[in-house]
Amino acid sequence: MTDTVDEVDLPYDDDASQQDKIEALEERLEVLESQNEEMRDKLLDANAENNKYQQKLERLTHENKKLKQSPLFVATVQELTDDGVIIKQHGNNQEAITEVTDEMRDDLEPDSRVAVNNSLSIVKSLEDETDVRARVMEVEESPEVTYQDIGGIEDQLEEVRETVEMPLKNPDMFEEVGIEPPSGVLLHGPPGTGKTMLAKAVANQTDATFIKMAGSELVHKFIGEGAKLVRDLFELARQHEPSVLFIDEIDAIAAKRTDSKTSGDAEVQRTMMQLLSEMDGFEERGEIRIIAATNRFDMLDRAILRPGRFDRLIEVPKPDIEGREQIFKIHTRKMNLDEELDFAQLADMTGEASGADVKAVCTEAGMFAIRDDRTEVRMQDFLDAWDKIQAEDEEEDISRTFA
Ligand SMILES: Nc1ncnc2c1ncn2[C@@H]1O[C@H](COP(=O)(O)OP(=O)(O)OP(=O)(O)O)[C@@H](O)[C@H]1O
Repeated sequence: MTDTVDEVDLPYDDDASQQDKIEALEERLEVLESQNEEMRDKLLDANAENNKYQQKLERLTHENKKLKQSPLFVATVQELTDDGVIIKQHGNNQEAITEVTDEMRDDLEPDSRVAVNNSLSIVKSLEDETDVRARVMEVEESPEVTYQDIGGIEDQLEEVRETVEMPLKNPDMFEEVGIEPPSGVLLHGPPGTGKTMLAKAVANQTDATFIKMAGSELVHKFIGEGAKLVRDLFELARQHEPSVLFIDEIDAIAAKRTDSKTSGDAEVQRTMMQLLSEMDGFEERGEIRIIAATNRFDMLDRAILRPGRFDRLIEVPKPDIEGREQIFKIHTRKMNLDEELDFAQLADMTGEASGADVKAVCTEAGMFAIRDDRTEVRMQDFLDAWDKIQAEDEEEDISRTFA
């Protein structure tokens, strides 16, 4: 192989006859030709092989791309063991053990979120939980709702101010008197009665950041991550001090324990335990106030109502006739109204309406005026609006009954 032309040693002795020299050279030529042939064959084979590998490489690159493009599932790393990484898939809570490259392993730690493919191999490690937070936690630096926007629930408003606003504005007073302010306030009552508004208004009044998280989203959309999200939620509240942490639909996390032992229940339990431990370990509460809300007070696990947790219960009922009148006045403040409008009659006729219903009537009345090409809203528009909303509610009730 390494022979170069200069190094070729001649296949005859110097003193050989001319004829012998020719024969020897011809013999050598023949050998070289056959060797050359052989090498050319090998080269062709190698080229063919190379082609084959090239195609394989292309196929694998394509496959790799496809794997990364096809929908991936989200999972959370549970543990890094010598046998592989234990992951738990979101949505179905399925646990699996999967192998990863050393580089990927360096990137992972328990609680990391990862994307996995159909065969549960980890394809990539996902960004921090900030995106998850953004999806479930609503953060408002200073909500616009004020106490003047809330009607018909003066006593409740007063109580919220006393238990949430005072400790935020005047923590020293509690210290001087020598009592602990209530740690959590639980607002309970029918939907649309102003519970969220109360929490927002108090955050506004105290210049606190309003952080909202819905219990149902926590346990249904992010199965497997509930406990972690609760931790994140409190962390977020600490970062934004002073803050009002509003947990809506707390019944989704803190429902009474049932006998069934489904994994969903276990997950909800874990989320609730995390919430309780965050509340219990909350020493310096001055700057963070916790308000929770529920429409299903009867369903709550009593553990959540123990002293030091949500120990101040405030019922927020549907407004009475005077309350409705006030709420009508609030929601029509910016409307161009006919002078004849009779608020007392509106309040009287909207018997079972919640604050949210009253607001809907006002908006709908405005729509009736617009349809009629008017800018002034009349009593008849409100009457039509109330009829329409009642009819819609009935339809909803019927479809719920038959659902
Ligand atoms: N007491 C009220 N005064 C004025 N407006 C109200 C009142 N209650 C409800 N509303 C109107 O209804 C909307 C919904 O109310 P809010 O979200 O505060 O109710 P909620 O009790 O938190 O309801 P849910 O239990 O369904 O979360 C408010 O944005 C507001 O426009």
